[in-house]
Amino acid sequence: MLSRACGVLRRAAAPASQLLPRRAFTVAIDGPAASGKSSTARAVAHELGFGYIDSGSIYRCAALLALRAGAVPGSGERSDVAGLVGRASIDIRTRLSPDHPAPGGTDTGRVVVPDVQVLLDGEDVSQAIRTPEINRLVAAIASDSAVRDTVLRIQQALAGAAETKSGAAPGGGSAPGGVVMDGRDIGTTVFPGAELKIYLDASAMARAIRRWDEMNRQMKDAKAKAPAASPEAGGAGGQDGPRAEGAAGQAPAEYPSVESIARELEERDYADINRKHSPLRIASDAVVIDNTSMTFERQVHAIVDLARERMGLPRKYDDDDL
Ligand SMILES: Nc1ncnc2c1ncn2[C@@H]1O[C@H](COP(=O)(O)OP(=O)(O)O)[C@@H](O)[C@H]1O
Ligand SMILES: Nc1ccn([C@H]2C[C@H](O)[C@@H](COP(=O)(O)OP(=O)(O)O)O2)c(=O)n1
Repeated sequence: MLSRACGVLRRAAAPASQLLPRRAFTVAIDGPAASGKSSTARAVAHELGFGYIDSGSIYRCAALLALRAGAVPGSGERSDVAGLVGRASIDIRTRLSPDHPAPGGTDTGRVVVPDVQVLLDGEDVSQAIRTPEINRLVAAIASDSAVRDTVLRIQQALAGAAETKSGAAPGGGSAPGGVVMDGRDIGTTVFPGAELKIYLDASAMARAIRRWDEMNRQMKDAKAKAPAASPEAGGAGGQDGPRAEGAAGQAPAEYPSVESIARELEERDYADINRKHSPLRIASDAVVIDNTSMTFERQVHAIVDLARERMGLPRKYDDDDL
């Protein structure tokens, strides 16, 4: 059941240029770290039957490549991270579990958040790009203009492929497809003509608590899955521990406090907002959703309905007073 929410939603009219017919529909979701972009974008894409691209994971792959090459900023190593990313093959795949309904939405309003797998040169790096080390490094890597230019090309290529796939009609032919992409500059730089732009926000403390909860849950899951302690099992457990500190095979370092997570998020936000090249900004035509006190379901339903309206389809979740 949906609870009444008291989040803030500001509407902006779609500019005339965005109402021109286009084959595919683009939803851009931007916002600060842990504001709910990726989980919301995955659920919205699933409901609309669109492709999904997590652009942050491309920057995270860039950070992982830099780390592995010893080319981190300040290391003295002359780094060509843009070259490393440009030569790499990056793929982002959405995975449904057997109990998930097929993409395209259901009548129940059930929100489905598919898993996402990130492949870097064929290697599944979904966990490796979410360690505290990468969290600390990624904003600096993302501030490099050459890296951003290279990632822009990757984003556009992945979006083109996802749109085509989502628009493939059963039995051949094509239907208007679409893509949902989340990040920091999707509505301002990557797809300035996106048909729907959302800026998701929440208070720093709400975001830190959510990320802490998430880490706690993942740590518990990893522990539950890990076989009884043995020297061999220790390695697998350590690697499985999502966002666990330390090299593979070592026990995760001390669990971070909410305060330390809040500090890390604020430092990253500061770097993302203040960098020279395509900083985190609210696009002038974005719909701003502050979800500090909003349920996850409501924010997904609100965005799905905004997208449906702009596609000329009837709203689906009129039970909300948005
Ligand atoms: N409105 C909400 N209320 C509570 N938790 C939320 C809400 N929106 C997202 N979350 C949770 O917050 C956490 C961070 O979301 P995520 O999608 O990873 O953020 P981002 O991609 O912006 O870093 C996830 O555990 C997600 O389920
Ligand atoms: N479009 C984007 C996406 C991410 N970035 C950068 C800035 C972020 O600090 C990092 C990681 O992004 P990501 O969305 O994975 O981060 P969070 O999940 O919000 O913690 O990448 C960017 O500069 N532009």
